[in-house]
This record gives sequence, C-alpha cells and structure tokens, in this order.
Amino acid sequence: MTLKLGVPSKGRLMEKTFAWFARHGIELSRAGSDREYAGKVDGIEDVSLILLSAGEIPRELAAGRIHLGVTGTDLVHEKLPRWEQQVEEIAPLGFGQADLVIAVPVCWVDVETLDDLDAAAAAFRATHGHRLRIATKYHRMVREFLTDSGVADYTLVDSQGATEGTVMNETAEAIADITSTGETLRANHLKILSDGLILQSQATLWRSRVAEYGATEKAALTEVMRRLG
Ligand SMILES: Nc1ncnc2c1ncn2[C@@H]1O[C@H](COP(=O)(O)OP(=O)(O)OP(=O)(O)O)[C@@H](O)[C@H]1O
Ligand SMILES: O=P(O)(O)OC[C@H]1O[C@H](OP(=O)(O)OP(=O)(O)O)[C@H](O)[C@@H]1O
Repeated sequence: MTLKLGVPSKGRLMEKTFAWFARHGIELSRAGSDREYAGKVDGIEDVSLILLSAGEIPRELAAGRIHLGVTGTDLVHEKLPRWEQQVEEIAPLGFGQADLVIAVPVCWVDVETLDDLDAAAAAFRATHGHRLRIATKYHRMVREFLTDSGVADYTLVDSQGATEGTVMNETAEAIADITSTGETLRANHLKILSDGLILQSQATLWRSRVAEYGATEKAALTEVMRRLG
C-alpha cells in the first residue's frame, strides 16, 4: 500500500499545488496527457497521487480513501459536518485565497448590514408574498451564519456556478459566494454587506483522521511531514 495524496485535477489549484510540493522536494505530475487523470510522484517513496475534483476531496478524506488531500477551507467546512473530527489541518498553502461573503444589489441603498438584510427580508415577504431568495452552493455555512446573525426570513436557492448572475436573472435577490478580487461582484452590480464575511478560505493540506495507516503509510507520512518542516 501507499500513502494516497489527493490533489485538484485542474486549474489554478492543481498547478500551484504541484509547485508548492516541488518546493518541498516532492515532484507531482500528471502521468500522461492533460486529459489523463493518473498522477505520478517523484522524489519520495510510497506516495501516490490521486487527481480529483476539489469539491470531492473533503469526502474522500472523510471516507478514508485518501490519506492526505489539498483543497480549500471553504469546501472542507461546507461538506464535512464537524470537520475537525474527520480531518486535521496540516498546512495552509498560501494560495487560493477567497472570502465567502453575503452580497446584495448595489442599488439597495438601505441595506449595508445583516440587520438591514433582516429588515429588508421581512419587508420583501410582506410585499411579494414569498421569502427573499439567497443563491449559493454553500448551504450549510450560510444557514449557520444567518441563524447566528438572527436573519430568518429568507430561502436558499441552489446555485452551483455563475452565482452572481442569479440576481440579474431574477432567480435570487441576494447571493452568498466566494470572492477573490471582487471583480465578479462588481461586474454584476453587487456589494458585500459590511458584516457579511462568513469565512476566509485558502488552499490547505489536510490529513484524514479515519484512513488506515499501515507501516508503509506511517513511514511515508513521517517523511512527508519531515520534508514540510
Ligand atoms: N476566484 C478565486 N480565487 C481564488 N480561489 C478561488 C476562486 N474561486 C474559487 N476558489 C477556490 O478554489 C477552490 C475550488 O473551487 P471550485 O470548487 O469552484 O473549483 P472548480 O474548479 O469548480 O473544481 P471542481 O468543479 O472540479 O470541484 C475552492 O476552495 C475555492 O475557495
Ligand atoms: O472575486 P473574483 O476574483 O472575481 O472571483 C470570484 C469568482 O471566482 C469563482 O468562480 P469560478 O471562476 O471558479 O467559476 P464558478 O462560477 O463556476 O464558481 C467564484 O465562484 C466567483 O464567481
């Protein structure tokens, strides 16, 4: 058996993760073409690379199918209830920084805070006969955050991508999504509530607490940890 390391299979996270491990003497690469999802590990014994969707890595760690995995804090917190019991945070990687925020249309001049949103939500229901809709793919975190903030009169609508467009498309009145440069929010005429920051996320290396660690995996893990210093 080998120590299984799960890494995002495409895009900026994959390339930056490869570069981060290379700086620690662990060379990760795709085994074949860009379209092939087999991975290759050089510079260390008994470690194998599994290329996966960033969104699936939390579940694979929690199921113990991989021992180590790289994915964003946002995805671990969203997908794993009581995540601390299932995974251990080993190292923040210093890239993939993004904030999960609540945003509303810029033209809502009276809505700057969560309290304002709560008032607007109540007024919205009275006027429209249905609850104000917040589009997101982060259902668990948004629900918890709004409950703790005392905002109640809303409904979540699922959006798995292009979430900022839902307001213009009139399928939601507000959104909760990841923002990095803020460009997507600006382009879609949305503003962040002043107290609307739910989570600051970044790409992180996680260790599964439930995977099996035989002698080979233990030795490989010790060596990985030694390299990471
Ligand atoms: N604009 C951004 N800048 C920096 N990090 C981002 C940005 N957008 C998303 N991320 C982070 O990248 C990680 C992967 O995001 P996401 O799930 O959207 O990836 P994806 O490329 O759609 O992957 P997949 O669909 O294969 O799971 C998340 O942890 C997220 O916080
Ligand atoms: O603040 P910015 O720098 O503009 O980045 C934020 C955007 O980046 C992500 O989208 P992504 O490109 O991953 O596409 P998605 O709509 O499929 O999530 C995120 O969902 C935002 O839409």
